[in-house]
Amino acid sequence: MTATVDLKVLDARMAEQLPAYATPGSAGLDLRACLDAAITLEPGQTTLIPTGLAIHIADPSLAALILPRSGLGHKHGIVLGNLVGLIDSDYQGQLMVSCWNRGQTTFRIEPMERIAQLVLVPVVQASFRRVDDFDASHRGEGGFGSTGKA
Ligand SMILES: O=c1ccn([C@H]2C[C@H](O)[C@@H](COP(=O)(O)OP(=O)(O)OP(=O)(O)O)O2)c(=O)[nH]1
Ligand SMILES: [Mg+2]
Repeated sequence: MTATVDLKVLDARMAEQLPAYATPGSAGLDLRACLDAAITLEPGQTTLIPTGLAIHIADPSLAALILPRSGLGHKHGIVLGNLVGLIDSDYQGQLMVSCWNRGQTTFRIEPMERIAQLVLVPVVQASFRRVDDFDASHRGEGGFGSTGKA
């Protein structure tokens, strides 16, 4: 599935390196740190990093998720302070990335470094029909390991 999304360049430096799919099969678009100077993130520290970009998805049947990059997360402990960022289809502000150093060593983020990735996803908006009882299902109310461990 493809979509055309309006994009505003809020910082002219970002125009050189707009988000793009790295390979034909990529799901994510890397987001870069729009910084004037490098910043250091101490172990346990979280900081909000601007991307210099805004998108307006507009279509309520779409949203975007900001996800960690696996290399940064696995090797350096650089993940997201909100674990996953959700970008609403009507959000028009700057895309911001909450960077959390969950590791044990100081990490330096350079200007323009790729810090996270953006994934467009389909969304279903529910309307709720209030009932007193559900139609019986196979699982019923079982959860949280009710089917066993192995
Ligand atoms: O990592 C993120 C998460 C969110 N946002 C922006 C887009 C999103 O549409 C908006 C609101 O996000 P969310 O609903 O998750 O935050 P909230 O704490 O509920 O704020 P609000 O009261 O503005 O909805 O903030 C980002 O730029 N980066
Ligand atoms: Mg909200």
